[in-house]
Amino acid sequence: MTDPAPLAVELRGITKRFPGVVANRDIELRVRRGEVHAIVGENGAGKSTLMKTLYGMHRPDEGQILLDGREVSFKSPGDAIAAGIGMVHQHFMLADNLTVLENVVLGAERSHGIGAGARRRISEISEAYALGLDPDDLVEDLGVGDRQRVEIAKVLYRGATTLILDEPTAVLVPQEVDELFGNLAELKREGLTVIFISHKLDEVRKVADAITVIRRGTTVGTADPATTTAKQLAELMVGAELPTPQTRASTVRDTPVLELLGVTVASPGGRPAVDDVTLTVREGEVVGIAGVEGNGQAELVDAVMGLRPLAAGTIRLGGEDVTAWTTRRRREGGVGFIPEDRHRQGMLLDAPLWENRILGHQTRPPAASRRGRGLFIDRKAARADTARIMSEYDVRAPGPDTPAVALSGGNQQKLIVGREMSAHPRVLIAAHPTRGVDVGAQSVIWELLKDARAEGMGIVLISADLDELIGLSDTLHVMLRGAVVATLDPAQVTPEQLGGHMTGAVAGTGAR
Ligand SMILES: Nc1ncnc2c1ncn2[C@@H]1O[C@H](COP(=O)(O)OP(=O)(O)OP(=O)(O)O)[C@@H](O)[C@H]1O
Repeated sequence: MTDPAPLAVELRGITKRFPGVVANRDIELRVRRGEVHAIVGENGAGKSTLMKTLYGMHRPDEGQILLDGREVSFKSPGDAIAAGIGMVHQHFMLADNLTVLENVVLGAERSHGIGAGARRRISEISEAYALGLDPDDLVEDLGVGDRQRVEIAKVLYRGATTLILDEPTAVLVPQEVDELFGNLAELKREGLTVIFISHKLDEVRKVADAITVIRRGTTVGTADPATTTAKQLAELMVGAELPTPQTRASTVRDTPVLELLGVTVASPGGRPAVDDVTLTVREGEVVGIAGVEGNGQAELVDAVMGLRPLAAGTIRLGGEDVTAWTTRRRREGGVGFIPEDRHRQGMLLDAPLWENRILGHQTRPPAASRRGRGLFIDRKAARADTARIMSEYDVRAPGPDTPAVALSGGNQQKLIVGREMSAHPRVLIAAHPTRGVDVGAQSVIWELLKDARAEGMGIVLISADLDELIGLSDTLHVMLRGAVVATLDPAQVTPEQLGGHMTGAVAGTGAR
């Protein structure tokens, strides 16, 4: 047997405190040179905090960081980059109207200039790691998988030998996930080290050489992907046995709750963003909308919520034409909304949780109370109800007065889901309801959606998680370039087939 590779990254006894929270407590992490190392753990376990510490965005309160056996101390990401650490964030940070070359070089002009030298270096990187990038392509013409490869190229261009990827597969369809894993294998072959955070335990087992499990801020162990099952991993993460999900009989009733008739939304680019979409959601029905990101799903949601005008078509809620209604009136009429981008649409990050609890629901209990003829915000009731949601939905935070910004992404999401479900809407528009939440919270949210459906709620589910779409939907529509191009039976379709429809490969329309 050959000796194990030397340690590329070693974190010893890392502790990081925030007001009221110990985000990382005495964490140990050992990553070998040339391995793909996965970090898994529940929402709020401390994964992002640990990675931000390694990337120089946080200073640890205690502990040491060693790279190739030498202790380092980073004051900023700039220091980490100079030491060979690169980070690919979950939300891409690319300029759409620039080329691949311009995006990669932006901010690193000093390395190889902006001319022939830079172009040569990018081509070398693309070739060495089989990224398949053309330096002259406009980023706006690229699909999600390619954009991610541009982000990886950016990091490699800056000389990274250790790459941190934050939930890299959350936005990818199965084919793209396979391509990414191919890219990771290339990086590994060239001796680079990859650390990645993921909630998808099956993928972790497939691609990782080693796994570190974090629970409530501290390392609870490492696992061997070859011999650990996804269920065992999940149990290590939560420290308890998970319930096995069970499928249920159809609860679809005849009464339509939401109808879209020929809904069309214009886009500045010419071709409509939403192109003549007709669909019905009945009581007790989950209607899933699949699609590669950027194919009109977000605009469709905006149209249903009254956040974007229609160029043509009609929207009916419980049989009533609501096309001209404001967002607020639609919400009061019984439409719940879990938005895709919680930071833009769903939360006020600097505001306390109780204010976020009543956001969009200010005119109804528990927020509103009538005194005389006026309408007042009842803060006490809002705080009490926030505490209830925090306990029912397992939102881990010190209390209702904690600012939303201090919560981990998954815990923010749980608060939004709790808020929207608490209003008992007739129709729920759920855009990526479990994005960024861990397996435990995911199964809780799935159960809640199923219960609500059984009680008659109509649900529109937009998700990039194909297992979620297939597992929850009663009807499944696929959107491509703004139009519904296929309607599938979730009981019959596999994730691979669905992925084929989403990229247009199946219908022969060419991949986007
Ligand atoms: N800037 C901050 N200020 C205060 N508290 C914070 C801050 N960042 C993180 N925390 C807290 O630290 C803990 C760990 O959060 P972290 O984001 O690292 O978790 P995570 O494992 O990445 O979770 P998720 O899977 O939900 O993204 C949480 O309790 C969170 O509320």
